[in-house]
Amino acid sequence: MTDFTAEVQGVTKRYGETEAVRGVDLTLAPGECVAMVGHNGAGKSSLIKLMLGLTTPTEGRIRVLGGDPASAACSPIRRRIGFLPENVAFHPSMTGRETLDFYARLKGAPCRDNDALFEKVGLEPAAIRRRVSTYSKGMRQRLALAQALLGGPKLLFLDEPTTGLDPALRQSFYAIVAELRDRGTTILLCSHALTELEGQADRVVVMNRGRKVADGSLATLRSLAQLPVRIRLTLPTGEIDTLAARVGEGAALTRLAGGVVELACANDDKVGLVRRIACDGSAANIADIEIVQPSLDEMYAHFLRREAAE
Ligand SMILES: Nc1ncnc2c1ncn2[C@@H]1O[C@H](COP(=O)(O)OP(=O)(O)OP(=O)(O)O)[C@@H](O)[C@H]1O
Repeated sequence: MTDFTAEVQGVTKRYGETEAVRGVDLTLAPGECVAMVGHNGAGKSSLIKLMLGLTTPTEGRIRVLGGDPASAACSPIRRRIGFLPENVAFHPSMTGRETLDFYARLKGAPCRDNDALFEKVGLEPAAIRRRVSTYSKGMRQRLALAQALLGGPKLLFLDEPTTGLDPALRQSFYAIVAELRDRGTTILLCSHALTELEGQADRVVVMNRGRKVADGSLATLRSLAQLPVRIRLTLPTGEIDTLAARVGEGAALTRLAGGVVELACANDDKVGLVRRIACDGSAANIADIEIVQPSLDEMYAHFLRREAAE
């Protein structure tokens, strides 16, 4: 028995001349939330379709919840998988309740659990009686999430789940994701909104032109990328040059708006630089200090540049 919820081994998927997925290895452990990022056409949706068993690999092997997701014998396995597709299309003349009941019957899940699902995703009783054609984008996405949660999935694929949602709705969406993960659901989340993934995902997988080019926790990717750390100081303008000249040895200095100066240094030099700043005679004039780690956006750009160079 495998310990992984999903295991992708050496998988390639070709559509005619197009190699959508190229030699990808990927594992998803129970209760892990993994973010998959990549440009348009990087192969993210193709990989999800393979793990859903909607398509089969041209080469390689996929095991999901202990079986081959594409085999006819594995329909009980597919019932334990939830999927929120990138473009959700519900029938506009059905109400929210009719829609969820319809998908529950398709999945063999009991309709009696649907009220609890509506409550979980925050769809009010008045809303579930309305036709889907009257729904806002946020309401449709809540209904789509309820559909993905039918039957209590062990493995959940969310393809661009927060696109077009306002910040409050995004937050409530990620709160639901965190709760599911804490209860042991394995989640694979695709998004272009990299900033919002920070703090949500245990691991980040970077895809580029069908290949997996990076895979690790944010801390691991940071240490692999070796991007500079920035130390931001707020201090009177007249102090910037003197302080920078005394403590900023080996650090690149950038002036930002509002009397803020940024010193960029290698991660290993960070503690030494902070110590020099704290011991400097003008430290008393520093109104604020902030240490800014490389963002996921910056690391993503780094891994794509490295791939292009190779
Ligand atoms: N059914 C298909 N037939 C032919 N080519 C396909 C098919 N599905 C995907 N592709 C191609 O495979 C490549 C990867 O597409 P895929 O949809 O997996 O990318 P993606 O990373 O999900 O992109 P996006 O972020 O835009 O959704 C693209 O070049 C796409 O045109």
